[in-house]
Amino acid sequence: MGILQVQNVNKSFGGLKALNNVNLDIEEGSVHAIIGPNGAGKSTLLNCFVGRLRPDTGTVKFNGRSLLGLSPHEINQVGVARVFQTPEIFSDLTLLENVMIPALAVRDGAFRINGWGRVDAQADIRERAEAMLADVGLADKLTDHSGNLSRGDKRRLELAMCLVQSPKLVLLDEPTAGMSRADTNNTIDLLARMSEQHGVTKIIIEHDMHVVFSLAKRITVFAQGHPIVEGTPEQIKGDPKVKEAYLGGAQV
Ligand SMILES: Nc1ncnc2c1ncn2[C@@H]1O[C@H](COP(=O)(O)OP(=O)(O)OP(=O)(O)O)[C@@H](O)[C@H]1O
Repeated sequence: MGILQVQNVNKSFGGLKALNNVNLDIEEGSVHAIIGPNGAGKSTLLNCFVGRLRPDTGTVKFNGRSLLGLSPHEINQVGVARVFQTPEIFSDLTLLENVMIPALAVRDGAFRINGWGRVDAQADIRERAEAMLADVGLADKLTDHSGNLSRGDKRRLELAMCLVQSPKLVLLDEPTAGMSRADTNNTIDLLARMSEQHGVTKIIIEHDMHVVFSLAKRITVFAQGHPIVEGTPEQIKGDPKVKEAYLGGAQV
């Protein structure tokens, strides 16, 4: 049984069927990419995992427990974290403060944004945040304001904010969108290292096939709201259905 099990999920927006009978089983510890042309339903599916959308029918289970009906915060608390396309960081705060907030939230079970006096007194949390920032290569920028970071460094910061919560499953929505090739390659290295060190299960939605084939051990291809093929990168590369789904779109 996989860490995440999706069964018979359907989701419509008015007359548009964004997800059409989706079944997925994500193996624990794996890096699983979900790819497909624009509008295939990838983000809608991710939003069903994190409580932003509720499927019309079907089930989503994490470690055997249904995620449906839980709030995004509750889903976060059970060990599912998401890294967004546009990094969601507090631009006015330092890098260290940005990482201390989720670390504190996980420990105390609440988002104590008002408790700065208290936050500052948390030596253990501070140490953990410093170590995580060092892990993602930002040790020399602890007290910089995060609003001034490059896009690649913002992504690193967001990964540190995510990993400091010790999630069991990380959902990455186009983690390299808008990045230069150099930043993309750095992010690939970082994510690969994270998998080795932390063993976290990852689901990656990505259009950049260089990123997909560098990281994923398993790939599911979506078209028109439905998974049409699943397999290893080699199987996916040679599958005629995948080429057909992408006709006129990205090259696989
Ligand atoms: N909130 C919404 N209201 C109405 N339609 C929506 C909504 N969200 C998504 N859709 C539609 O559902 C379909 C699937 O969209 P979705 O964003 O999940 O695709 P995607 O595979 O993530 O695409 P992309 O790769 O371009 O991000 C699209 O036709 C989209 O226009």
